Order: sequence, then structure tokens, then C-alpha cells
Amino acid sequence: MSERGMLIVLSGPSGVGKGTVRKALFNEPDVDFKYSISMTTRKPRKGEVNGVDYYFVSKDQFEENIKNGEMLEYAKYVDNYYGTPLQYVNETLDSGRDVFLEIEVNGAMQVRANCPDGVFIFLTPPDIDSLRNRLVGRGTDDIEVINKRIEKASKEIRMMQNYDYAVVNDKVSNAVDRIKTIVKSERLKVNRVMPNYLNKLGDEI
Ligand SMILES: Nc1ncnc2c1ncn2[C@@H]1O[C@H](COP(=O)(O)OP(=O)(O)OP(=O)(O)O)[C@@H](O)[C@H]1O
Ligand SMILES: Nc1nc2c(ncn2[C@@H]2O[C@H](COP(=O)(O)O)[C@@H](O)[C@H]2O)c(=O)[nH]1
Repeated sequence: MSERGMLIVLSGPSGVGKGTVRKALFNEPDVDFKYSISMTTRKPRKGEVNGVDYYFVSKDQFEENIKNGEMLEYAKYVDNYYGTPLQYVNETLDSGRDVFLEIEVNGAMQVRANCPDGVFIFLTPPDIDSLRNRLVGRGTDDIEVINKRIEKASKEIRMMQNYDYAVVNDKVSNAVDRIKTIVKSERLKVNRVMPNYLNKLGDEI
């Protein structure tokens, strides 16, 4: 039986650059994580594809999934539901592959309660002005939504204390390198290495 994969959770305020950093990370030749596609009731933005960026579903469908216990976590974020389908995460971890979640803080804390072995990384902006500039510069949300997201961000940044690691996204390549360093050192942690190692030694000790 293969060793269970590692669950890596990346959170941070909207617009900090989670998606940008994740895409750059996944382009690295030595990175082989599986991305868990989230489900949302938000309408697709221009260019977003169902089943690639998100599974876009109705509110009724999302609530049905919650009722049936099909979500690992979910949260309401600025008037819409967002959540992680449970089955994909479980099956992928069981197959020995590492799973990468990119989710907001309330959902991340639900995952933390259920999956204490996960690695929880908080991506933070160099400062609030950069965050606002990134949200405005992205050009996907109107000013009312941007203001709601910024308002949420100040509370979310305080949640950083509940994470294992804080990574500043000053430059995308720096953030990618920092996340790779975190994952490399996590793989060497005694509580991850030891059970497998003892198994391998078997009767020898
Ligand atoms: N290090 C960076 N420096 C400058 N701009 C950046 C940096 N990282 C990301 N950006 C830009 O900031 C904007 C927001 O990035 P992105 O959409 O990846 O954020 P996000 O955290 O995934 O947002 P959301 O949570 O709303 O999906 C994009 O226009 C992106 O190009
Ligand atoms: N709790 C969860 N949060 C999620 C999930 N997928 C995305 N998100 C977060 O929602 C906000 C808004 O996203 P946007 O695409 O509308 O900009 C952002 O912070 C995302 O990271 C999820 O499955 N669960």
C-alpha cells in the first residue's frame, strides 16, 4: 500500500495572489501536486471554465451537497458559497498523491480541525495598498465587491496566527520558492517519516 499523500492548504485574502502563485508553483518541473477544484455558487468570470477553475453550481445544488456530507469544508464568502468536494481529496490522498487546496480562511480552519496532518500556509500581501492595487488591477470585480473583499482581508490577515507558515507574496517567484522550501522540510518531519520508516525496517529492529 502506498504512503498517504500530503494535504497542502494555501489561504490568504482575496487578491493576494493565491491563484497566480499556485499556477507558477504547478509549472515548476519538480512539483507534482494535484489541485482540488473547488465548487462555488459564484457566476463564472470571463474566461473561467467549469471543471477547470471551479465547478459552478446553483445554490440548491450546493446546499444538497452539504446536506449529503459531500463537502470537506465550505464557507460563505461575499454572498456566495465556496467549498471543497470531499471525494476527490480523499481518493487522491489515498492513492499517495499530494493534494493542494486554495481556499479562504474559514474553510481552511474546518480542514485543520479534520485533517491535522495538513500543511497550512498563509499567503500575505507586502501591505494593504498592494492588495487593493492587485484587486483593482485584476479588473474582475466592481468597486463595491472590491471594498467588501478588502474589508474581509483585515480580519483574515489576523487569522494568520492559526497557520503553520506565513509566506509574503512580494514577488511571485519568491513566494513559489518559499512554498517549495516549506513542503520539502515538511516531508522530513519525524511524524511523517517515522511510521513508514519503521514499517520498512520491519523485523530488523
Ligand atoms: N507578487 C505579485 N506582484 C504583483 N501582482 C501580483 C502578484 N501576485 C499576484 N499578482 C496579481 O494580483 C492579482 C490577483 O491575483 P490572484 O487572482 O492570483 O489572487 P487570488 O488570491 O487568487 O484572488 P482570489 O482569492 O480572489 O481568487 C492578479 O492580477 C495577479 O496578476
Ligand atoms: N472555503 C473555501 N474558499 C474557497 C474555495 N475556493 C475558493 N475559495 C476562496 O473564495 C474567495 C473568493 O474567490 P473568488 O474566485 O471569487 O475570487 C477566495 O479567497 C478563494 O480562495 C473553497 O473551496 N473553499
